[in-house]
Amino acid sequence: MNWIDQVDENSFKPTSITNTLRDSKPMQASVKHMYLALPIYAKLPDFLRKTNYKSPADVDDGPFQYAYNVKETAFDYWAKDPVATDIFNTFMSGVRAGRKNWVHWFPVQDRLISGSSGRDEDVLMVDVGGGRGHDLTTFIKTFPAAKGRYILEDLPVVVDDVHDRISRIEAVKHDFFKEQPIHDARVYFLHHVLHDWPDEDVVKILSQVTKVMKPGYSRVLLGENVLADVDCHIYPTLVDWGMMVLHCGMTRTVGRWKTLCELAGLKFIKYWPPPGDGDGIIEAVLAGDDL
Ligand SMILES: C[S@@+](CC[C@H](N)C(=O)[O-])C[C@H]1O[C@@H](n2cnc3c(N)ncnc32)[C@H](O)[C@@H]1O
Repeated sequence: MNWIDQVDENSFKPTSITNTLRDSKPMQASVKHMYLALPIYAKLPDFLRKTNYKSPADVDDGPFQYAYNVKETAFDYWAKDPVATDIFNTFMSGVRAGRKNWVHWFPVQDRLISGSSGRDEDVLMVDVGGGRGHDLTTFIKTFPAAKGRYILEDLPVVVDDVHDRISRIEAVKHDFFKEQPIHDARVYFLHHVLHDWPDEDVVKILSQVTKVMKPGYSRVLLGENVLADVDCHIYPTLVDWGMMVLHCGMTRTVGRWKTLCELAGLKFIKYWPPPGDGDGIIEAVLAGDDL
């Protein structure tokens, strides 16, 4: 397994694997997060037998609730426990490590900044369910001259857990099933968010955004691990299992994203694949926009 090196008969030393586990907070959080998921996988065969092998879609009564014997979503369950909240948020800051951040390969200047109002008082980007704001932070550092406001939205427990937010980011406590408070932003961004939910909830969440978008101006960007129609890479399929057991969610194909966008009142523009594996970007505008 290469977890320890034997130096001599009685002494051992850590390897690069154990050193990484010791020194990297996101790596430690990943292991702890996987540990939270293990009991669910253990009981999954039982759950699927009882539910006649249907794809789970009831977020209050899925594999997570069955394994933990609760009636709340994983997010609500973790929200009651500061340690679990910290583990999850740290894990989310680490999942993008080793991959190029989307702002470095998506044509941000061309698709987002160029057509924006260029006014300081207008909102350039809302990061819906943005966690600790790592995407907004990277965006701002990469495009410091872009004008406009940046809004980070998440559940109260997550917003309260953000300790090192840079000053240009305004944090708003918001439940994305409720009315979206920020109107007419240039970009509404949802990264690793919708794969946590079954189709019906995806449409509800997106519809709250659609209602406040400015015609001919606002865009929606979805950062998602997209499943290829054939010969799928192993990574999004593993994420697919993880999302199913934890949240009754899933990873989806481009075709399925197109359908969900349309159901929420959006026009699918394009899927931008990432370089290598990892999450790509789905770009959409309001249905009826001439783009
Ligand atoms: C998988 S994380 C993604 C976080 C961040 N966008 C990222 O890419 O790291 C999903 C986020 O959705 C948030 N969330 C879950 N339910 C929510 C709700 N009802 N309203 C707002 N945010 C919610 C969680 O707190 C979490 O931060």
